[in-house]
Amino acid sequence: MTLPPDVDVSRETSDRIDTYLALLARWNQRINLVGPLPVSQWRARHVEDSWQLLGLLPDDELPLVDLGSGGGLPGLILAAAVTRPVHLVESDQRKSAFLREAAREMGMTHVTVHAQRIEAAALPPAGTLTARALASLKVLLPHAHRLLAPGGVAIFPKGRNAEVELTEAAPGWHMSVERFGSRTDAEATIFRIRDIHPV
Ligand SMILES: C[S@@+](CC[C@H](N)C(=O)[O-])C[C@H]1O[C@@H](n2cnc3c(N)ncnc32)[C@H](O)[C@@H]1O
Repeated sequence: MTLPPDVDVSRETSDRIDTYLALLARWNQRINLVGPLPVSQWRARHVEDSWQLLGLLPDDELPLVDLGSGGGLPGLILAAAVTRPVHLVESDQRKSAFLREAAREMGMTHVTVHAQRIEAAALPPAGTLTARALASLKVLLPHAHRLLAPGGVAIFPKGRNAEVELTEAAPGWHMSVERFGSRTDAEATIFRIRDIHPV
């Protein structure tokens, strides 16, 4: 399926993204937050990659939980455009410190950072669960089953092995899967999954 068109960006959101990128450039000199891409490509490859998920979010105000947020992708970027509570889970203490400072500098009081392992974090039932470059679907599905509120959706961007991952993870689970092409990576697939239950 084709992703819904990008939503319009408010001035406030655009300012928040600029603040994020400036902070990222500072912090990334000390800790590796977003990998080896040149700074000039961050907006196109990292921000846009996260931003395109906005159109897949349910139209509600239930919490969005982002697992393994790292440098804030996609959690902080999505938080810049929504008012629902956003919970970022990141076990690396230095990355969590960055996420806290970035949320503060971006003026986002609706963001909570959990500097913990996913398994240990006290999280509210999620209307939306996201995870990018964290783990295989086999690992993510049990988290999604445990963390999603009834009717909630899991949004997992995946690389070129997306279908293989899905085939390996599917036995033992009932779920409803939608697939979307990525606008930033021709080989990637974005899964939106709901109704995840053990069979
Ligand atoms: C490869 S990075 C991806 C970061 C970000 N989502 C992105 O797309 O750039 C995975 C992140 O998940 C964190 N992580 C891995 N296992 C975790 C766990 N069990 N609980 C919380 N964070 C975890 C790591 O510290 C790391 O920052």
